[in-house]
Amino acid sequence: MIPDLAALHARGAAQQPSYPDPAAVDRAVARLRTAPPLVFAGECDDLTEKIAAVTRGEAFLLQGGDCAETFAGVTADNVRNKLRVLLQMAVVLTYAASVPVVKVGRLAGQYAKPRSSDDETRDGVTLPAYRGDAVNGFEFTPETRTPDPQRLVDVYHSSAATLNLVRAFVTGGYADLRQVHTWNTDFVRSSPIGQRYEQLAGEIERALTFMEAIGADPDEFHRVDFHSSHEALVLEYEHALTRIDSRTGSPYDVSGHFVWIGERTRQLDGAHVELLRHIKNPIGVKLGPTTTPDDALALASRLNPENTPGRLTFITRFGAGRIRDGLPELVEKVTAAGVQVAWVCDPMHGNTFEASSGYKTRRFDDVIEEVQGFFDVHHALGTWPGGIHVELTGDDVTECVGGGEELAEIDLGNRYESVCDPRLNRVQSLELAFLVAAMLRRA
Ligand SMILES: O=C[C@H](O)[C@H](O)COP(=O)(O)O
Ligand SMILES: C=C(OP(=O)(O)O)C(=O)O
Ligand SMILES: [Mn+2]
Repeated sequence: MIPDLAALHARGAAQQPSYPDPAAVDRAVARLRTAPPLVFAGECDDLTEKIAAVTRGEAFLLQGGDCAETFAGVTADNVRNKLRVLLQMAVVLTYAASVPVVKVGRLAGQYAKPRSSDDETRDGVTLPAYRGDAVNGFEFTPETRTPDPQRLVDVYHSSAATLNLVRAFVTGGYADLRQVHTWNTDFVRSSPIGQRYEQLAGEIERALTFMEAIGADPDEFHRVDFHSSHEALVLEYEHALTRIDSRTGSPYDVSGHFVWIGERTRQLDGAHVELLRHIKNPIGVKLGPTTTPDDALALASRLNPENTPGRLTFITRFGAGRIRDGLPELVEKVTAAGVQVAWVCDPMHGNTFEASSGYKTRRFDDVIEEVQGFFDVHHALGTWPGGIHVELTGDDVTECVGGGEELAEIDLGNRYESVCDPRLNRVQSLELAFLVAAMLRRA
């Protein structure tokens, strides 16, 4: 039922590490095959149901987190900060637009990166490109850049630690809606957008007090649903964590609730489509500007032959300059064919450029313009703009330019911490949430 690993590799899988020691790969895979699941099949089914509501136009998906998580980043502060900004964004979207928000983190598994180039040259020295902590280390030395399969086992443990903390936060009181004010801390609170949030939090508090006064159960506000997601990239890892669910006899990839196929690995006959078509999790596919309507239709019929709502999400990432021209035909033809899909906008990956200082960056205005284009196209076609997929962090980093703080290219070096793509910082993320909430109200 599940294709074997060798058969997947025989398809010429794209973007895979070249491991120097096959025996070490076998040992890591064997270890992973015996490891307990990180998520349960029933939780994946719950998320499918929630994304089905997105597909029907009854909910909005907020998916966000680092471009690349790192092992060193698995600290209580870092995980809490990411969760906090996502909770703040979700509250803004839910309250300001009166739409249920499905919350999915790009976390607890987002450790493997596809790259444009196999190697990197610095000062005349060429080494393998950094492919995420799942594969090799960021440090520019031959030892660190050599792919090491033991890192896949480290991904498992880092994901388990992250997910454990996230589960504790979202069920243990931290995410209680009555805490809306306390999420607005430190540098954000004093920013104009933090002040705006403060006002909204005040309104929410009054509404909650009112509901309690009329007899609503305060436990209803105590916990939130939160799900994990990552790009299913390294076949050894995703295959080893694909298990048969004892309740249903169906295979699930238990490395995360939601997994997606990247723009560089979505070949119809490729290994990633082949593996993911066999699992029952809700899944996504990134669609870049070269995607034809026929490509999208073929992917939908291969990945979701029963056309189950919630199973498939198309995450478009066209770029601000191309979305208004490119997206309409895709949405029109997919819709006309009766395909059940949630449409989600990734306004990051089509908008990356290199600043003169050499830093990879993105303009906040391009991010907003792509989301606005996405909303406008869906509005014109009468389809539902189902969500956003963003690279962000809960910290005060300087990786994307623009936004209310008017970060300039000259500021990028102040606090550039991403090991791959530039992320929105916490203030920029909150600004995005308010702007998207306004777009949603109009939608
Ligand atoms: O996160 C996405 C990709 O891994 C990333 O954009 C690739 O970046 P590169 O073009 O620097 O390889
Ligand atoms: C690699 C990524 O995106 P894409 O596949 O869309 O380039 C990503 O989401 O980090
Ligand atoms: Mn990225």
